[in-house]
Amino acid sequence: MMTNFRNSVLSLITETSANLPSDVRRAIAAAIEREDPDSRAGLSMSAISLNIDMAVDRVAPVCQDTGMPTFFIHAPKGVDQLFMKREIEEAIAEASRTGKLRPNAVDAITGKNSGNNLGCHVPVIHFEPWEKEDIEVRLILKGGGCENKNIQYSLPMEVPGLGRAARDIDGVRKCILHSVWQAQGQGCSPGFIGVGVGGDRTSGYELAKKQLFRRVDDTNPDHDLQGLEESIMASANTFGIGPMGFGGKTTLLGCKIGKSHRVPASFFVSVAYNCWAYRRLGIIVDPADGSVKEWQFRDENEITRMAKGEGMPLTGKEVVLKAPLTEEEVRSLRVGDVVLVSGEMHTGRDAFHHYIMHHDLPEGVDTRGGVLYHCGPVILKNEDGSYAVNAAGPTTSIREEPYQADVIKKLGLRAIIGKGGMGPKTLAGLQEHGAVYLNAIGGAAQYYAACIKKVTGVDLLEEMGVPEAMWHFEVEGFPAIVTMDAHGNSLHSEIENDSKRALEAAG
Ligand SMILES: O=C(O)C[C@H](O)C(=O)O
Ligand code: SF4
Repeated sequence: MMTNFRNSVLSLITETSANLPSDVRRAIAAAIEREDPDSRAGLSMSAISLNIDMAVDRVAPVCQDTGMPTFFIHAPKGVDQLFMKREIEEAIAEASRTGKLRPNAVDAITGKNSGNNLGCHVPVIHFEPWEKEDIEVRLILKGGGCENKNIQYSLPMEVPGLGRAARDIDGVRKCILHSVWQAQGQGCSPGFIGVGVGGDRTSGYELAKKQLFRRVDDTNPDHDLQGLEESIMASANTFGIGPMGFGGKTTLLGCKIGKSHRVPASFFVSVAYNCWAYRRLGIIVDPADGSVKEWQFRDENEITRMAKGEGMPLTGKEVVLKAPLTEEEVRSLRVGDVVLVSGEMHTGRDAFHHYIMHHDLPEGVDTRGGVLYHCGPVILKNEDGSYAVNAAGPTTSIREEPYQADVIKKLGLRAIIGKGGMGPKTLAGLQEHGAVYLNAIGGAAQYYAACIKKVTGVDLLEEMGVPEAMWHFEVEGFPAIVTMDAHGNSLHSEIENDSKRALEAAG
């Protein structure tokens, strides 16, 4: 019997969530070398590298969004798949209890959180038979923000910025370049892409996701696709989108392309965008007792420490903000300023923005002059009933664009913290009401958790579940960059326009 199987899967989940693979580490280390340490890109890469080390030390999620756990399993004839499925579900529930995974499964319509990452068709498990004697279990934890940047093209078409894309390899190239451009910083760049050419709409996306199980440093056996991968890497890194979309040399860290036969009428190019927090690992399991025989994507000569220094390379020029903030304070900030936030901070994301349009704030909560953090944390409950933050990086802000300006006005907010930037409606709202948008480093969930000194309370927990509830934090020295100010300036629209020109030039 495979008595050790559940434990093997639990270690796979824990390790995938907390400890990035060797090939990913190497790609990120090379990016750190490329960026000027004193630039916004350099600051982002420092936070990312510190965060990667902290996740290992704390055995806690690299990023708070642990995604939709997706398993790809190869098994020999005769192994009990139903048993494996049940044991995987138990391991998922256990990893959720201990904060290695965020409770991330919510009802599709009502948003009700199941609390343990189990639900309709979740976790996703793909079984495939193979000729070998061992079992291979591979897992990818791909967060929602980068998943939202996945995109599918149907050739022939007009690709924005690049013109007509025909049913040939150059047409495929144009689609892929556009896919990187449209992600901007919202999928926590620098990212990795898996591309599926051909198939149908469903199998095309699956093929794309499977490419993310190739090693970053492998060589495509198909000569044409190998050339295409290299060409995409070279062109995409001229876009200047950079880490977090702040501008910089590194936009794309890996590009892997596979192909499937298609029907004559369809020609799809499907792209799966993965953030820098590229969490995927694999184990080879002994079918006799279910124990781990071998780890995949884990090299002997791995770069074990990513960070160069002890802490963030701060210059002393940072603006210290202590909430509650005054209008004058906020209006004096300009795009590009680095700030360190202290004091009270409230979380609020999708469910909260929807709710607050039609309801008053929970009793006793005062947000005037306040800081709203777009964040869905991983929280553990202590024995004494208090809460501990296990991971707490920013979520993609653009989803709140329809609500944000109204919410700023209604709640009297002075600062919004998130990532990826927001649109023209929010920019106008910041100007009108006197507020700023602060971009935190996406994925740096451990780094930011350490800035949260205390959870002072929570509202709407029962109704909304852990990630969507309104948490109240006491923070200290929380670093972020002003990317949209109260004077109508937005770094995001600047980078989008500049990178559009680079995209056109790559055509
Ligand atoms: O849900 C989250 O915490 C973040 C999400 O992965 C995002 O990138 O927006
Ligand atoms: S927050 Fe960023 S790093 Fe985390 S899952 Fe979302 S896209 Fe990835």
